[in-house]
Amino acid sequence: MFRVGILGATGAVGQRFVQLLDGHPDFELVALTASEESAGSSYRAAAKWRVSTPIPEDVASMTVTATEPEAVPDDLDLLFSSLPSGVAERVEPAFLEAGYVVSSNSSNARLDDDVPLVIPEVNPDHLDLIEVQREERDWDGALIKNPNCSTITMVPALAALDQFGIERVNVSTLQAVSGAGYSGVTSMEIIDNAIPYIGGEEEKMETESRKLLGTVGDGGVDWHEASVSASCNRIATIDGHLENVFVETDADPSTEEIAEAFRAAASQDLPTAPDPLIEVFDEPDRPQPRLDRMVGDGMAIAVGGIQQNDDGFQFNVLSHNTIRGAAGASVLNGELLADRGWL
Ligand SMILES: NC(=O)C1=CN([C@@H]2O[C@H](COP(=O)(O)OP(=O)(O)OC[C@H]3O[C@@H](n4cnc5c(N)ncnc54)[C@H](OP(=O)(O)O)[C@@H]3O)[C@@H](O)[C@H]2O)C=CC1
Ligand SMILES: N[C@@H](CC(=O)OP(=O)(O)O)C(=O)O
Repeated sequence: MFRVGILGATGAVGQRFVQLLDGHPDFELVALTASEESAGSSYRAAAKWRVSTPIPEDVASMTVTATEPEAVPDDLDLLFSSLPSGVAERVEPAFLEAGYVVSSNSSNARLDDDVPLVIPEVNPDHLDLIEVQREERDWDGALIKNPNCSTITMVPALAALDQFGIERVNVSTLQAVSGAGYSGVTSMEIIDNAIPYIGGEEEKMETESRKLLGTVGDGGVDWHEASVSASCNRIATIDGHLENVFVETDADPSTEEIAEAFRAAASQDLPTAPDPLIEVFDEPDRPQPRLDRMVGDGMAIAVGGIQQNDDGFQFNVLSHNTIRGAAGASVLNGELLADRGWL
């Protein structure tokens, strides 16, 4: 078993980590950190548990520590990070300098040249950047990031289609409120409403997707050359980001060839990797957030509505934003690190 900890364990994503790590075959959860206000309390007292499964009893009685290297055991194999990005930007480097390996969900440093931004089924080879990172920075540890939740929903589908030569992508999102955190959007703002703006989200989708689909070059990633334009919207669903994707490719695939490319998308042989990676729906009104966000235990990508249009083709795609889009993504990256011998 690998000994693991969670930075920011009491938060919305931190609680998902605790849920997903409960009974994990390879990871034993032994350290939980949060802010100074929570440090010294039991996890049960510090975390307002809001996940639908019961709080794991062994974790509930653990003591939360401050988020600093001196406060966690020095024999940890891996740390998961779900800190606010401003805090992570300041705190993660201290853990890396102290030699910890960090699989982080926070948005800071995702575009840094020497930081692997990874979806295991899409670009596992980007882990090679850890060598570059260790050469260039004063770190004995290693930092790996998972992408933004809207990006991670769309990119596995795009990766499956790149055999046709992707030239342009336009995407419009319908994002669940959990993406903004428990108190991110008030009920008065979102009930009977939709908000056509999520700060920074469009730029994240436009940049992170091109890095993920790029190839490792000399000291960094040569980003994919496709142009990507995004429009991001918040709607009144709890979990599950649904996206309408319009793609122009060099080749002109039929809808059957597109569906076959999705079905053939390779899974990974890792404990929480879904198989199949992409679930294809033939019904024209699927996928839907309430019905389909738990495909593959919340780790798979659901697609439907494949049709050709004047410029190319379009489809709808959905994933669970706090499982595949956040904690589940970091855990899967941790499993990849273990599998490739980085722990
Ligand atoms: N990809 C995705 O879909 C999503 C990503 N995220 C990202 O994940 C991260 C966490 O989000 P979320 O769980 O919603 O946030 P929360 O606010 O719910 O939790 C934040 C966590 O960080 C801790 N924390 C806050 N400030 C400090 C500090 N100064 N020092 C140490 N610890 C601190 C909190 O501890 P305490 O309880 O003591 O305050 C808590 O454990 C963010 O970067 C967010 O952007 C979030 C949601 C979805
Ligand atoms: N912005 C996303 C969630 C999020 O926090 O993304 P990121 O991991 O890029 O910070 C949403 O609101 O749905």
